[in-house]
Amino acid sequence: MEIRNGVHPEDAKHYTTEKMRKEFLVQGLFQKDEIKLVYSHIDRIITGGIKPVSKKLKLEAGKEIGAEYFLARREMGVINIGGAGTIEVDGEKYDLNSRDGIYVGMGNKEIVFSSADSKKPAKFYLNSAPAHKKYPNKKINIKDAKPQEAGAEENSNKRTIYKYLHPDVLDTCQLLMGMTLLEPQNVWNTMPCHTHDRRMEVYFYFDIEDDNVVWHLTGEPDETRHLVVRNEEAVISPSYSIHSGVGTGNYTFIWGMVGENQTFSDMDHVAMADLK
Ligand SMILES: O=C[C@H](O)[C@@H](O)CC(=O)C(=O)O
Ligand SMILES: [Zn+2]
Repeated sequence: MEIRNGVHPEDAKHYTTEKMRKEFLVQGLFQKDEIKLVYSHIDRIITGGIKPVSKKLKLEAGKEIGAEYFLARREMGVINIGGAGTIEVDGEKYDLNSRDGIYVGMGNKEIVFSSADSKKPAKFYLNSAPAHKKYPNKKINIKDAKPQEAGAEENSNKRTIYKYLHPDVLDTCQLLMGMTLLEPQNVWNTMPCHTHDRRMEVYFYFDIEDDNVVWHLTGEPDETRHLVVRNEEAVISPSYSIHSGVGTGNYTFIWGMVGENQTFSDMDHVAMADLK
């Protein structure tokens, strides 16, 4: 498991491009027959990619967690962005097609991932956070997710935010997760942007075609920085940071959020005039 430390905004101001990428960008999430996990000390969120091709893959705790098994004191959300696949949770099978998600609560011991077709492997994107209580496991189809329309054509930011792990859909200890789909020809997300110092967020960008990139905007509203993000890469967004992206083409992203509350609308909106 890769470890990322927390960061002070005063320090982050002085980061070079290389250092920015080392601390905040998560690359290579989907490796053949591997489980890749990145542990951030910001709210102890784990971000991962799981791509079973020729075999089943079992989620292990690892020394970094120091628990008997991965979900001993954690909960997780998974959204499949690849071909059809299956997650077995203590023997119970959940089939996940592309864009299906699942919540798996604390206390589930054996988690095994597999693909239906090795030529079209599943790609399971994972977020996990510390938990204190067991809530029921639940599969979430995009139709079960709570949709919220946002943006407008004239601002190139028309999109739908699908809330998968959200109090209106199911109970979790702290983890919120969802997927935002931009309408064709629209390339901006969350502009005007916001912060929420009481929650941190991880953004995972995908469906970025060919040579296109997304410029992910980060930093304090008056000290913005950017990361050039390519397909299937994630960004760790510290609590102090804005989180916004603009693509050279269309893209989709999954956001995962943890912290003090689960109030999605609890945001500190940044006035356009205050951005620097
Ligand atoms: O606090 C909320 C998060 O930043 C995201 O949910 C925003 C988002 O998906 C969007 O605007 O499209
Ligand atoms: Zn946010």
